[in-house]
Amino acid sequence: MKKLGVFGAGAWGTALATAGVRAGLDTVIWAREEEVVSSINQSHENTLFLKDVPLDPALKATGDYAVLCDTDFILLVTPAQHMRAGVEALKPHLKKETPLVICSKGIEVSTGKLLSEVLAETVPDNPVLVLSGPTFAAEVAKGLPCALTLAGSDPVLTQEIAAAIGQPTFRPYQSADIIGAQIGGAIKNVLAIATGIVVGLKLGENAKAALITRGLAEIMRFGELFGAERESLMGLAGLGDLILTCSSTQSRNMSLGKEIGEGKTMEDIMATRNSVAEGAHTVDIVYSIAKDKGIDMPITSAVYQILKEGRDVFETTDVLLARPYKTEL
Ligand SMILES: NC(=O)C1=CN([C@@H]2O[C@H](COP(=O)(O)OP(=O)(O)OC[C@H]3O[C@@H](n4cnc5c(N)ncnc54)[C@H](OP(=O)(O)O)[C@@H]3O)[C@@H](O)[C@H]2O)C=CC1
Ligand SMILES: O=C(CO)COP(=O)(O)O
Repeated sequence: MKKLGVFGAGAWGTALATAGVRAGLDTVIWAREEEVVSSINQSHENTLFLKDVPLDPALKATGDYAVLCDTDFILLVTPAQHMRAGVEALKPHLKKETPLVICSKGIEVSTGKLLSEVLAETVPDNPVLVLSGPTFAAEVAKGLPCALTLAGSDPVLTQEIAAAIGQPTFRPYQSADIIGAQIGGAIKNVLAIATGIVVGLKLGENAKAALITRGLAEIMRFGELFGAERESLMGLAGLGDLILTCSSTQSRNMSLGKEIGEGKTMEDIMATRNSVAEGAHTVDIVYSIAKDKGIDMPITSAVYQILKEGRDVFETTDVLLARPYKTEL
């Protein structure tokens, strides 16, 4: 495991590539846009997605699938809704034995499938792992310390990849629960939007803590349906990421919610951003699955109603607060 490929050069792909270089891996990052390729290769900065963070000149960018695939393992970091098309495009250049590590956070809206299920359909022969946890891209790119979950069904391969990319400031904890590692990261984005709305409405710190904790209960209920292990949902890729994302406007999801709480519309907010807020997509499918399967997810439903049905934030908050009292667990 000496050569690392990173597929997708947004903020997170770029940050992960810096971690790869720091771990001593010969790292190449694939970007869809020529502007990003030249920005990384010539200015050693990703001016489009990770501005003002200097990148190691050892990091090489490419737009060529063959170059990306001439590596020992590949981190997949396209937005979740583009994962299927991205991997289909990659497939003709991909060796069957190359491990693929899902680093994106989301559920495919058109099918309700986890990204590991999408890969099982598109590239069934490649080993698939999941890397997820509380990690803001800018902090990782600057080399600040973090810890993540690296989940894979083959413990030897998981250990090998952890050893290859791990370093004191980038600590992968190994797990066998590929499902659990994906559920927390996908749903916390929806809950971060909800927390942002609470912050934007100035409902106070107590309300924020209540919402995060009851949000975790929603993650648990949803995770159970997919067969996630409860312990994983309480770990770095679940509770850890929920805490991080709900605590800071560094989060695109949390800041989106905050702006909604302050009275802005989705159209106004999205017009000022080129970055992805996965929760705004994930909410569609989580809401739909929860409704279909009868899973009680009132916070997720509230986010759906506000974002997708244009329901008033004050009215929606009142409805949430008026729910009947019940047992906590
Ligand atoms: N930012 C963060 O702190 C973290 C993000 N993540 C997850 O990583 C994933 C990527 O997020 P992030 O890197 O932040 O994204 P950004 O918002 O920074 O960048 C957008 C990304 O979307 C890609 N993109 C845009 N349109 C398309 C398209 N039509 N087809 C394929 N790719 C497209 C861009 O690719 P290109 O460069 O080729 O234009 C770029 O990689 C998300 O699932 C996110 O939840 C996970 C942990 C931390
Ligand atoms: O996943 C993240 C941190 O772990 C990043 O969150 P946002 O996508 O909300 O910025």
